[in-house]
Amino acid sequence: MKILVTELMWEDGIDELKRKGYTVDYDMELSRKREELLSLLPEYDALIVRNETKVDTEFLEAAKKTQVIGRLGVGLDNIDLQGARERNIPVISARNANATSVAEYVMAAMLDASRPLSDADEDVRQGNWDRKFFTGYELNKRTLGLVGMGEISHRVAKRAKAFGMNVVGFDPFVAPFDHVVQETGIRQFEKLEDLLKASDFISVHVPLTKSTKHLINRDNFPLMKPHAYVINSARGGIIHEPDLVEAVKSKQLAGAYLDVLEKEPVEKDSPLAQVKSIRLSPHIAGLTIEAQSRTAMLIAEEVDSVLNGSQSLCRVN
Ligand SMILES: NC(=O)c1ccc[n+]([C@@H]2O[C@H](COP(=O)([O-])OP(=O)(O)OC[C@H]3O[C@@H](n4cnc5c(N)ncnc54)[C@H](O)[C@@H]3O)[C@@H](O)[C@H]2O)c1
Ligand SMILES: O=C(O)[C@H](O)CS(=O)(=O)O
Repeated sequence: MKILVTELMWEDGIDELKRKGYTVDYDMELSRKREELLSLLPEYDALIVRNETKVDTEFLEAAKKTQVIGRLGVGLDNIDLQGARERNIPVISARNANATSVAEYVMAAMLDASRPLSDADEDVRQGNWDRKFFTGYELNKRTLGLVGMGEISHRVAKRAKAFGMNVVGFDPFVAPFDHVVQETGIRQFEKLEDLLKASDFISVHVPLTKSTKHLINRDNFPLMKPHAYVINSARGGIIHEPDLVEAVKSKQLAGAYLDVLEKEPVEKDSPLAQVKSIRLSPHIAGLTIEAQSRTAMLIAEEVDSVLNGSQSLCRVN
């Protein structure tokens, strides 16, 4: 049977599929060559994608032989789940495989804000020795607000607590007896506004859906503390970017760490890139060698289970 991989997949997952006897065609740039991709789809029994491949009606129509779609990650906003279900194509996600890595990225962002070592290094190399300017602050006793209280927030909360932070959360779909609340002692707010007012750092961990699109916008930046930072490692489009730029410029908050953008890669003359305290990274929060290996192996095993007729544990539709 034939499997097509359209984006970055760690080698061990590909090797595992080959070891099981599949023919694997791998082109990590294929998601950017739409016409070629569409023409190839009818040949394949399984398709493995990441976040850039648009799995829409046109894609699903072309995938005539496809029995399963593997998603090398968690966010599903690029996939028409219902369309796949209607065509009886299970979609498999790598749930939790990169959650620890994203949690560590959030800690890195907060530490970068409180102890800006790279900036200090740059300054020292320019011949300066400004100890007062680079005086940091402690994360201990600061408040971290988590928007969304799912698997990533769970891991962020545990790490932030170990730093002595107060952790608060907002998630209308999580009950007080949920394991995330029970295991971490997150104080849960009923209103997003209350979380924004209370937090020194606000970290976003919700999926991109109709209800979360532009959830953070010009109406709620004024509620934030002037020294607060917003961290978005979830999806571009959850924070309204032009509003964020205005809010940072007018000092309604101190800055932001954005790992994900509404349009990726960042546009050359994007206003986001003009503001120094908006720190950008190229969608790497979940990209560590451990997470990529786990993700690839999980998807390889799950895609194989569907193709060989056994039960899949990670089906999302
Ligand atoms: N940057 C990266 O590399 C990277 C890596 C992994 C995941 N992600 C993104 O992070 C997102 C979250 O991942 P997760 O594993 O924590 O997902 P999850 O499903 O475990 O948690 C998401 C939480 O958001 C909550 N939620 C949904 N709508 C909400 C709303 N309107 N207000 C408040 N809460 C709401 C849900 O109830 C759920 O508890 C993913 O959907 C993905 O887009 C990014
Ligand atoms: O949704 C995810 O898991 C992340 O955003 C990483 S990736 O899979 O989209 O690259």
